Amino acid sequence: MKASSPPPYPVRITVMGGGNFGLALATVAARKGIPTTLLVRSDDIAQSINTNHTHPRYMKDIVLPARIRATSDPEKALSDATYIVHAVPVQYSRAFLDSVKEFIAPNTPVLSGSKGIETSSLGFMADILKESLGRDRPYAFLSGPSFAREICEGVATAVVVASEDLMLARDLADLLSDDNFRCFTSRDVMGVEIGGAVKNVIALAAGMCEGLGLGTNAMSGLVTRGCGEMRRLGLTFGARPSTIAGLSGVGDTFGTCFGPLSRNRKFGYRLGKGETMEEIKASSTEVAEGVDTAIALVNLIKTECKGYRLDLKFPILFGVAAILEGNLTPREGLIGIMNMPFQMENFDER
Ligand SMILES: NC(=O)C1=CN([C@@H]2O[C@H](COP(=O)(O)OP(=O)(O)OC[C@H]3O[C@@H](n4cnc5c(N)ncnc54)[C@H](O)[C@@H]3O)[C@@H](O)[C@H]2O)C=CC1
Ligand SMILES: O=C(CO)COP(=O)(O)O
Repeated sequence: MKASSPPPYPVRITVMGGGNFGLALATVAARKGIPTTLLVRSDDIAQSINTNHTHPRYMKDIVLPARIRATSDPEKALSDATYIVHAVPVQYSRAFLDSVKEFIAPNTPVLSGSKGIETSSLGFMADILKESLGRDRPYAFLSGPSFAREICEGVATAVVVASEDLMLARDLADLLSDDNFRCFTSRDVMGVEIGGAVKNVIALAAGMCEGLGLGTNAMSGLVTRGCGEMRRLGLTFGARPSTIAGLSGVGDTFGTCFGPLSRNRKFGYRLGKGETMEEIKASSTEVAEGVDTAIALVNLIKTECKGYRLDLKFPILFGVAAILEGNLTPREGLIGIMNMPFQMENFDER
């Protein structure tokens, strides 16, 4: 199938989650000529999308493809979907899935675009989905540098679709790719999920670095060392180093740390400038997944990684969590990292 042609067989896609990324993934599907339903949380939002083709709250200036039909009725949205796309923030996912699972047929494949770790269970999206919707269902995970706004504007974007079922990953890549949206495939679900979770925490640190007024040397050092922590964690969990070096790992870290659109980077920038967590949260309407994921990551590392002084193996991840918990200021975090005991640069040992 040519990248831009619609599938030669009948397919219906339902996207769960009418935030920025749900809108973007629905746009990708609709542009391929696929009948696309967006499950949103209220009738007002559905009505706005169906009549004006705009979301009243997210990316208000973007005109969505008319082929997207929105509804707040989960039964209508989910019962006849060929594929379901999940784009609900990680911390809300379990409760959301519990509320809609009765309408999802047993074998319908689910593609997740959410990135992060659940604070209560320390599980990734693969764990949450399997525990909520069943272990035997086919699952896939889309990740990589893919800001929702740029996708909606039709700017060239490359992502990876990972699944234990490589045929499913290939089918989804074929289905969603077009001239401006290119999907690569992978079997390394764990590697892709680790990259998506860790890069948001590195982006918080990158934002702080900028907010503190540091320069290019500091930013480059931070992002490189952050990618090293991602690689070290990936190796512990059996991820492939090439996945960490790929689109969902280093690629998305670059995009999120250096891109002006990142909510995580902006959140970190405001912390670096001296605003409090409460002030930032009170004035944010969008999710910065890295905030909860940073705390979950440190707890996961303490549970799963062996050895003494894990904070010296993962100083950026531990430092960001300590700042978010109010135990350090961003400047104290910086001083702590600059005064760490001398060590080898090599990240290959665990
Ligand atoms: N925005 C982006 O450019 C990208 C986002 N992602 C990921 O996609 C996932 C979704 O993020 P966004 O769409 O950006 O979020 P968003 O901040 O744009 O929207 C928040 C979403 O959460 C829903 N929500 C809020 N409170 C809720 C609750 N209590 N229960 C259930 N749902 C609730 C809202 O209805 C909305 O759909 C995240 O994991 C994010 O990391 C991935 C790639 C790009
Ligand atoms: O994951 C993203 C881009 O790939 C979006 O990052 P932010 O959530 O920081 O905006």
